[in-house]
Amino acid sequence: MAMFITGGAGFIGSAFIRSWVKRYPNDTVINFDKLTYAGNLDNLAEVADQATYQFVRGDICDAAALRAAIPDGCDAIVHFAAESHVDRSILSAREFILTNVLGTQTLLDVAREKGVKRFLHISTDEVGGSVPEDQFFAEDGPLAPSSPYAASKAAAEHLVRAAAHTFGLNALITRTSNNYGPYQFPEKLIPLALTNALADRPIPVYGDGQQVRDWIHVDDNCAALRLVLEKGQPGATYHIGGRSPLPNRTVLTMLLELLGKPTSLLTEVTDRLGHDRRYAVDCSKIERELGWRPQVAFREGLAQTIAWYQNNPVWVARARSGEYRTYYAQMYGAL
Ligand SMILES: Cc1cn([C@H]2C[C@H](O)[C@@H](COP(=O)(O)OP(=O)(O)O[C@H]3O[C@H](CO)[C@@H](O)[C@H](O)[C@H]3O)O2)c(=O)[nH]c1=O
Repeated sequence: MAMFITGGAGFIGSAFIRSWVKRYPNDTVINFDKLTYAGNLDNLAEVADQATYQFVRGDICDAAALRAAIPDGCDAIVHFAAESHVDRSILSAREFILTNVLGTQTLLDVAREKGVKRFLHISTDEVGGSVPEDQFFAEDGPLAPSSPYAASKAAAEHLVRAAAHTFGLNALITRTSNNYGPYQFPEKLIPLALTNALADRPIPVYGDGQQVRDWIHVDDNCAALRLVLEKGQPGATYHIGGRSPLPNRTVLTMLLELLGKPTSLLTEVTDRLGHDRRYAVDCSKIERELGWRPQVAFREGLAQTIAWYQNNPVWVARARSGEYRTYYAQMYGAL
């Protein structure tokens, strides 16, 4: 099989590539990534020397670069590339519209030209917006994104569905809840709190810290994505959740307890603008149709993640200082 992965140097994309190459070492895997601040080729060190793996630096808004990189007869595109951080989208939505919306459409256009056989679009539970207590967001529920990030991802989903409907593209969409695990860029809650705590620095708690997120280990997510890619119904959307809905404060308290650090590090700060109170995805469809269930219990997954960050101080220091970014800029130049 020939696979084309966008955003494969990011946290989830790189975990997916590592897991795919491990299972299917004979498949060709092309990783197309812009190497933004969150992209990191060190995440792929264990596959970098495989003859079947290839890295191409490029922007999904660049149709010519995509045409040159996507092989004819490509079996599958898995589209991870996205600006993903909600706080950044509140500061400026421009990059989110460019990459998540225009980039997705450009990729869809080239995928069609190239006759790509299957297109898996990675979306988010945030497209459903904040979900009231005791309710769940199902695949056929209305889209109600609240942040500029979520709105850009909802727009991207509509474009994928439009390409499937209008041109018969064999597309699937997954919406995953909050991922955590090794190699996550330390801007997201868990790696930010973890790396701050390791340095005895305060941990910012937005508002009252009672916002609920459903945590899924990235390995569980990758197992679900592989299954959807291989066995999902063409045109279908699948929700992927961790069955670990927890308030942020509970997550942070558990993290500090596992680290043996005091809860006095938790520091309430001004809330995120328009902060969604609760995400809750109904995952019964993927469980029923594809027999998938998350395997990693949150506390164990968190302990394993903590150990990874403790054992990889160089990766952490480089990611936090922006050193990778400077290095890639020198190595590849500006795009
Ligand atoms: C960074 C940070 C976050 N928070 C809060 C905000 C949220 O309620 C929760 C998690 O924040 P974040 O790690 O930024 O993740 P969140 O906004 O839920 O979005 C994530 O999860 C989504 C899936 O739900 C993905 O689509 C997004 O790409 C990903 O960024 O913790 C804090 O209280 N303090 C912080 O310093």
